[in-house]
Amino acid sequence: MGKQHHAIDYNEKVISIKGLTKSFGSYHVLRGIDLDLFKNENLVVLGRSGTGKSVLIKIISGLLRADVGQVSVLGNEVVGISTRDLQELRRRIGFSFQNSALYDSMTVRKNLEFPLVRNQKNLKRKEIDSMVERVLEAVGLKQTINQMPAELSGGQRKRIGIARTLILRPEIMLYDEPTAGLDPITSMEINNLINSVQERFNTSSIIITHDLTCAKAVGDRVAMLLDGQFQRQGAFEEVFDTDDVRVKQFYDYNFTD
Ligand SMILES: Nc1ncnc2c1ncn2[C@@H]1O[C@H](COP(=O)(O)OP(=O)(O)OP(=O)(O)O)[C@@H](O)[C@H]1O
Repeated sequence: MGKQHHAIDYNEKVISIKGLTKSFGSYHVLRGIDLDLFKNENLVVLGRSGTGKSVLIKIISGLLRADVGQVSVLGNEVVGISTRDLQELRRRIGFSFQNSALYDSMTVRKNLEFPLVRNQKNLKRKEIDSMVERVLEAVGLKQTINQMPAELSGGQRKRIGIARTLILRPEIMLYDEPTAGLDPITSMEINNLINSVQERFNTSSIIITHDLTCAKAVGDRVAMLLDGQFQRQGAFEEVFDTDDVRVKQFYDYNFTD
């Protein structure tokens, strides 16, 4: 069963990429990428290891520079952006990386407060508390507020990592392999969370994954990166309705023993 689509605004592109190329020496990772992300859309980027998914995310977030091409993010051209504008822009993007990188010596509450107080100096105690409670409630983990990260399961840590990102009210969410290393039930819970974040926080998201169950559950649209380009884009079923062996292999690897 595919996902229910939300109110995606196809008139508003939050990310627009045209003719993007990126090489490392003689290794051409991205070879002319065109990709749009629409307002309130969940876009899944699929691809085998080493195809350049992380490189793409890094270029979008200004951590790596493109060689050629246009990369527009929330109305800013990131190729050639000033450091100051890039910092501003990054504040509007939330990252959920594989190792949620919580601070082990801080409680859940302190972990969530940390980005808030660093970015917004004049918040009152009451405001901080209510923002912490709101994001904890959104990820379904209110009861963990005074726990230490070491006391949480992998899935719970991932949720807290997402909550910590949401507390800054990002317009775009970038999820890097959100279900990696999680069991199928926990993975399903994370997929549901990604969809509920989209609904509650009106975020537009790129989700990088190898996990086709995740792709199907969260993707309004799926784009498959093959040999440095998006060879196939569309609804999950459309992308896999092909005789291209590279695509078929990917599907069979996920769904057959
Ligand atoms: N800073 C860098 N310098 C040199 N080569 C790099 C650099 N960053 C990435 N690469 C190369 O670019 C290719 C794509 O890397 P990338 O991390 O984007 O892959 P990926 O699709 O995210 O894979 P995975 O699913 O394994 O994370 C790899 O071959 C990698 O070695």
